[in-house]
Amino acid sequence: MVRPPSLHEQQALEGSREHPTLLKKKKKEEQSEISPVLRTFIMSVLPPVRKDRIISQLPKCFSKGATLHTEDGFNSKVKTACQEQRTGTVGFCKDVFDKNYKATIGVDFEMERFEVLGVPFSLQLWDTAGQERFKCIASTYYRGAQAIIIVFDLTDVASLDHTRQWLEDAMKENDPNSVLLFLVGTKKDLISPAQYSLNEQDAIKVAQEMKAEYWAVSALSGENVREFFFRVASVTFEANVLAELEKSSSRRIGDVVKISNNSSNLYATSKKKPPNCCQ
Ligand SMILES: Nc1nc2c(ncn2[C@@H]2O[C@H](COP(=O)(O)OP(=O)(O)OP(=O)(O)O)[C@@H](O)[C@H]2O)c(=O)[nH]1
Repeated sequence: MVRPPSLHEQQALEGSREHPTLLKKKKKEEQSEISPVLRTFIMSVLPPVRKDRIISQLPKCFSKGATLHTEDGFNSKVKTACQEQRTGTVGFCKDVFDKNYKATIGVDFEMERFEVLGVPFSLQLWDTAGQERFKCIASTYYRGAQAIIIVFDLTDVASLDHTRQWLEDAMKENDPNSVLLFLVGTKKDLISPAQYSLNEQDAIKVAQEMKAEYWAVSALSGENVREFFFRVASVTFEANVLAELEKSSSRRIGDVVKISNNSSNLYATSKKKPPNCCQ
């Protein structure tokens, strides 16, 4: 919950309009659309992000053959926007989640808080049931997703084939140009390196068709799990900030300004839809 600023805080803000340095600061704040009072307040009510959830460099992809981002670092526009606190609504959560969802409708929910380039960023993870009988329920949770993670079993070839169907279901609810896709093979601990190499070729092919980033992990040993979620947080964060920058540029100039992401995306580049929920 967020309270409105007090009279004293409002007066402090009003007074800042006179001074040129503060004017510049105010301009920055207008661009980010969140007042400093509100920003400070939100920062003070949220617990600090855990030290091991701080991301200052773009984590590496798993395979250069199927990645969403081929550059070594974050987009320079995003880095500058973070330094200048011009990330708009990215980094602020309205705390609208109703924890009761979890038990009643069979969809699991987790929230992981990160700090990316100094900006708080929360990933809301909705784990939908894979079974056919829950398909209807699951599909309602795909809507408006900013990233979709499709998980298959590395020891079961049929489950890789099935990912196409899951993707099709998820895409009925989303604009393909505004969703970041990840294809993840799990149970890496149960497969021999030789068999894994064979299966990986097929998985990378499917990931390329889907325009997804490919990862192989083990939930049992924890191999690549942390790296994967850090990558999801970072790539999603970057897309969100770029969308915010695009939104504010088009508003200021009065026209839509496309932010090119150069060659950082292996797949066809497209205009990202601005985020429609809290981050
Ligand atoms: N050895 C091993 N077992 C795993 C791994 N990942 C999942 N499992 C096991 O596989 C089974 C199914 O895992 P879940 O994570 O529940 O699979 P799911 O696809 O989410 O299942 P639904 O929730 O029914 O959709 C469980 O018994 C897990 O313990 C892994 O990386 N290694």
